[in-house]
Amino acid sequence: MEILNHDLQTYLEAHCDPEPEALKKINRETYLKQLKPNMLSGHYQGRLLSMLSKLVQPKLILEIGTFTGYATICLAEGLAEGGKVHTIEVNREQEETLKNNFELADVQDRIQLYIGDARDVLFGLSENIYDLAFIDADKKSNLAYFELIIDKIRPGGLIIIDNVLWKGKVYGDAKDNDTELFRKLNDTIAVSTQVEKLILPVRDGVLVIRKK
Ligand SMILES: C[S@@+](CC[C@H](N)C(=O)[O-])C[C@H]1O[C@@H](n2cnc3c(N)ncnc32)[C@H](O)[C@@H]1O
Repeated sequence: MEILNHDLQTYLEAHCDPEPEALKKINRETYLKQLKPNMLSGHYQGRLLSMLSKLVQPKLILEIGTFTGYATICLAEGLAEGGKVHTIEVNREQEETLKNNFELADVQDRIQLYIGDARDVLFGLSENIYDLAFIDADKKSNLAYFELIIDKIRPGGLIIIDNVLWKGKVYGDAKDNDTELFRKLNDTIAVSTQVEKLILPVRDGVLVIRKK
């Protein structure tokens, strides 16, 4: 999935760090075995997530929407010593794949997988304070997830939300429900005084939010 033109995307991938071997394998296997493989963050966006995580050096990361664990592993690269990623996936069928992928990348001790609907799981995690969160699950709930977790992010911590340019539809004249939901999300966050924000035109649009 590319929001940028293909030649630019290829150039960017050739001029960032290479995809680590385990992630390259997970990327390939995801495209071979999963129904919607382009849900995976992929090489360039994965390096962005890794870079942001390394800059924050989080002790605790929250991810909503694990899929095959690609972004989870990228985010785990920046964890502080002894840090953990809490990641939530509703689809129980991914559990075995995720176990294998986390072992392949040797991050199994740094990742706590929760299987269940994010709203239910988040309720049980409400005591935690996170340094970084990545929202990448059911797109209609993005704003609800943001509102649920903003008080659980430490000042200076990041929330990253994927797909916010929605294939470029948010700035066109599309009127469908999903596009309107993304417009509402982006408009709400744009005027929030609680956070600093920047949409990066990476892939389908990555919104980086820093809590003041
Ligand atoms: C876009 S994929 C995640 C991709 C992954 N973050 C990555 O970048 O490689 C979205 C995932 O969210 C999961 N999901 C959808 N609705 C959910 C919910 N309510 N709670 C938890 N997970 C959900 C889907 O099953 C799917 O695996």
